[in-house]
Amino acid sequence: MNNKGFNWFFPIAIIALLLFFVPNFLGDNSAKSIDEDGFFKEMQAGKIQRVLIDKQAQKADVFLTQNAKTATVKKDDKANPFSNLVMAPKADYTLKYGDLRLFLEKFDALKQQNPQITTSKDYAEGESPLMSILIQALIWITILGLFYFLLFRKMGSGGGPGGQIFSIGKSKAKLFDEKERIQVTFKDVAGLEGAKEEVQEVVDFLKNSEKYTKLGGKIPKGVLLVGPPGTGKTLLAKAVAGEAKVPFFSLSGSDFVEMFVGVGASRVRDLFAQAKAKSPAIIFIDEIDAIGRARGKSNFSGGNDERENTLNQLLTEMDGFGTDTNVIVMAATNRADILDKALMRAGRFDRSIYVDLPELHERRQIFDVHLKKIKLDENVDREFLAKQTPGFSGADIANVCNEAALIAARNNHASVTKQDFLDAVDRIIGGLEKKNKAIKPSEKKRVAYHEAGHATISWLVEHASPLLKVTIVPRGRSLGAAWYLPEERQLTTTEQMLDEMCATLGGRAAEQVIFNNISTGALSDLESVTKRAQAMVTIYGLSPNIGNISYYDSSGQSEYNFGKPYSEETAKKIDIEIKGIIETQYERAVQILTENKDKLDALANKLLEKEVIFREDLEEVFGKRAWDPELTEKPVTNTIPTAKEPSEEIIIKDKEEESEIQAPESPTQL
Ligand SMILES: Nc1ncnc2c1ncn2[C@@H]1O[C@H](COP(=O)(O)OP(=O)(O)OP(=O)(O)O)[C@@H](O)[C@H]1O
Ligand SMILES: [Zn+2]
Repeated sequence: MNNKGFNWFFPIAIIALLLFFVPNFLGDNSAKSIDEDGFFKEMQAGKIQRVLIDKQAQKADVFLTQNAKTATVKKDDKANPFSNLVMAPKADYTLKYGDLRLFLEKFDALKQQNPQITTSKDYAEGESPLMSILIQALIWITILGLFYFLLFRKMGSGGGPGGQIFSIGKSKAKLFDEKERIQVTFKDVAGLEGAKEEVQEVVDFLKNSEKYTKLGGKIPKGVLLVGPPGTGKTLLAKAVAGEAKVPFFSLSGSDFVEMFVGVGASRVRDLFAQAKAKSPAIIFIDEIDAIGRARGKSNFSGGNDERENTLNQLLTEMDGFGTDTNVIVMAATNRADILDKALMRAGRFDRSIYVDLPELHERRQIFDVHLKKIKLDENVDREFLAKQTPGFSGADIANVCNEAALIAARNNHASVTKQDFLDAVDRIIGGLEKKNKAIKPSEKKRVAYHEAGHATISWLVEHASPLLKVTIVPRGRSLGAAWYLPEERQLTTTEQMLDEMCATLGGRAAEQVIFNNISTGALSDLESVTKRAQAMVTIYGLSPNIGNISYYDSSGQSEYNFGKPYSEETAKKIDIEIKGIIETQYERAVQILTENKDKLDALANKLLEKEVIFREDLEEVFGKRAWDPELTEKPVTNTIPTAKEPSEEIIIKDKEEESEIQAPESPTQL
């Protein structure tokens, strides 16, 4: 608290000094010059008050009497309101005299008649202009200092708005307390059962801390919520405060970061002081990675000292909590991997709760929460909506509901229909539908067969993920897309990898089978297949010819090695192996599609006709998929995945690239 005055006194003092000195020096230059004749004329007219002779510069500063001055008001005196108040009087004229002795003779003679005129000889040394400027500046600095002191005191006690400059070291946390108590409860948080269970404990601690401390237990100080954006981490933290009915201090990690040295640390101190004063309380720090990034790694510039200080202060504050301080810090991040390990040490954020993307039944519950406010058409089926939105976060679902209501309003519907929701989902997935996009019929046919190829293979091979929806409606940069339900699995077998590669190659294979040539539209298919084949061979050790070897380096050190971890000879073998795996699957896809050409045709035609087909349509063509695991619901897991898995779980597996964009320079844009 006490260092705020310190921070700001000097800048203000310097500004004050500048304010007073600069106009003075400017003012000296702006005096009009006058010659001897003119001067004596004025003197005879009785207009001269004072003359200061500067022998060195061979000039004299001439000051008019007050009367003469008001008669010829100088513009700049008006422009600068300070000039009369604070500055040493400014000369009205600068006199360039010729010979000093002659001038003085004449002057002394005239002075008899004008005894009011004073000259430099009549003044004491201390009253030279420069001294008076200094004295006045000093007085003003003192006044300003006093003013600032009073203001700062008032800020300190009142903390009112309007003084942001003075409260720079104060935390920017938004506080919800008695006046504006958080109303969110666990009921508003759909799904996330496991996470809710874990934070329930925090609620108990806050409500009933004695129960735990009596037995010698320590109350946890920090809870880290980890998960992708929009999954409800903030919501969950708020719900904890709402359930426990305690004040909630909310701020983002980036609020600590400021360009002034020492501000971040000072804000942390202030935040904790405030929270302790209101304890029991919750401090919620969103995006903690902004300050909690691992320290001192690949940081040669030293430019992050400020952030480190802030982090250190945070750690110090958390360590400083006694068992009696009933303040719990909750923090959210979607980058737990980059956090400083010191944050996770015992007594700090020693609890991590994983807040994952919602699964099918959770999405249904989230829809329930957000559909409450919406006037629904009766044909809207929550189950259906939940199935259409794999990979969506809670925030995305909230967005879908809102967007659907807007679309319905635009279409003048009396209530929000199923189609409005489907449009909203599509919009959120891939940007606006491009209804008027010019696609030649021949291109559309190709896209239809390509997508039907994916659908057919993924339906007919045993281990590919179940398919949800196929579309050939172009939107964003994609011409068509197939959605799969990502199977909830921790391990992937060789068969599954091969079947999925086969399905991914199904699009290209269908083009080959039907048109006997292949288009450029399958870049992302190829990319994905190639990556998987590489992973099979070099990471998972799944290819018989290379064997049980993995070149994956979980320590991340390999980034610093420029060479490959295997010999030239092995490299050749790996290349051959990868190519072999891909070619085999491609041949397999071609074969399956040739054998089931009638079904491929039927699907493609359905697509051309309806543009979007669902699982039901596929069942119509192929019959039920006997080995399909029913779209089962898996129990919620809330453990942080132990290791980074190199495999990506692809939810929207296939988005075709626009045929005219063959952009190998930017294949990641899909
Ligand atoms: N489980 C859920 N139940 C109900 N609504 C949810 C859920 N998850 C998210 N939402 C909705 O999404 C919005 C955004 O969620 P929230 O801000 O809590 O996400 P977050 O995980 O903190 O995101 P970020 O990491 O981007 O800060 C919430 O206000 C809420 O409307
Ligand atoms: Zn494809």
